[in-house]
Amino acid sequence: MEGLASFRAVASLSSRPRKPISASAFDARRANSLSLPSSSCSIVRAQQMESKGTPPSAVAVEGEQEPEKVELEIKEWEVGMYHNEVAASQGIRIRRRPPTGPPQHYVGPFEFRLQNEGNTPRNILEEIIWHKDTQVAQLKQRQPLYSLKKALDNAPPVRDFVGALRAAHSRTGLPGLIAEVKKASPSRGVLRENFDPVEIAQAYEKGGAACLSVLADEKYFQGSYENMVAIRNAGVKCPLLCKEFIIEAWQIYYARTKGADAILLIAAVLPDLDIKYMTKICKMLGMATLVEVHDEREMDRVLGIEGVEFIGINNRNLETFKVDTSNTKKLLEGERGELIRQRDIIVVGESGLFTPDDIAYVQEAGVKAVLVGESIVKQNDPQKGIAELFGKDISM
Ligand SMILES: O=C(O)c1ccccc1NCC(=O)[C@H](O)[C@H](O)COP(=O)(O)O
Repeated sequence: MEGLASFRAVASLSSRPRKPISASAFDARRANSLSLPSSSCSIVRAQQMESKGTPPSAVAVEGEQEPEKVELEIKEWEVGMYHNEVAASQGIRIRRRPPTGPPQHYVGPFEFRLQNEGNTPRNILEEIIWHKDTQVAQLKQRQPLYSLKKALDNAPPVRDFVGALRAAHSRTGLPGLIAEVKKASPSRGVLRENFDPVEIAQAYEKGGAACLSVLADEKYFQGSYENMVAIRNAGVKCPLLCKEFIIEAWQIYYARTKGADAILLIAAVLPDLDIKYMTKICKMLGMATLVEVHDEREMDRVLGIEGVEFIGINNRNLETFKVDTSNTKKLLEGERGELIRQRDIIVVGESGLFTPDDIAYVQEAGVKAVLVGESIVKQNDPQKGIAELFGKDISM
């Protein structure tokens, strides 16, 4: 309990009296953000404290701010720090956004802000996650979880995402295609100027795509939830993956209300317990969860998480953008591949697939599905683009 004790000590530095924050309030808050029973949050917290036990050395104390606000900021900062500690212990390098920038370090009579000690994202993925954090906090204020849950009743029915991929694979003998409706990306800029998401989705469906992936992020990918709604409303039958950077369970409910059949969880961003409980929430909602990994460590973590049945191997390193299709092969070799086959886990080869040889290469490595964006979205006729990618018409 060293962390909490230190928090109380630090809180007492404030010029005005403030109420101590109880452990149960702390747990309830975390539970609310994840929609978990507060007992699971106690596990998180216990894990977090156990993993390091080092409290923040000092915290900002802004004399002029409302004590409640300062208290909340300190608490949020602490939650973020614990999250980062657990994440780091699992090899996750992507940190959560500090709510008010880095802590000011108290050094006797002086306070100073240490530059580059946590207040600047270290890579594009971290930047996206920090932006998402702010965006989700705002969206949640507008539409809290209880009202989202009510909206679920009006959501269109869930379709079987993994079933559609399996069916396509047995029908064609080739990996089932998840075709990505993607206007732009941080690594490649704008991929298609003349971008009509519904037209593209319809062309993909005609071309034999089993499922679609629809970018929801606006800032970095020029996507939107409206695109997903429009595609469903236009009568496209392919199940939809909401391609979003999920950091909170709230986003899963939101995606479902917009017609998503599946969501993506990125192992480079989310600790194991988050993946486990978010997977449970998806199951409860009837949705599929594609858990994305990039290296052996992430694959081993994910294979150890109960309930994971659908794994994506991204050939693009999301921190450096380097694309290497041999990543798929590497992660499916030996015991890992054996375990995946035994458990009948569907693996998706993601990113950097441009030719029939690329498709054959990842299929040989063991994938039963592929996720493709750039190479088909850039074609004037994306339907034809699919036939060129596979070296044959896969719509029959
Ligand atoms: O594509 C990016 O630049 C990117 C940057 C940061 C995070 C995620 C990013 N892409 C998401 C994807 O993994 C791809 O959209 C998807 O696998 C399709 O890849 P591609 O066929 O190479 O367009």
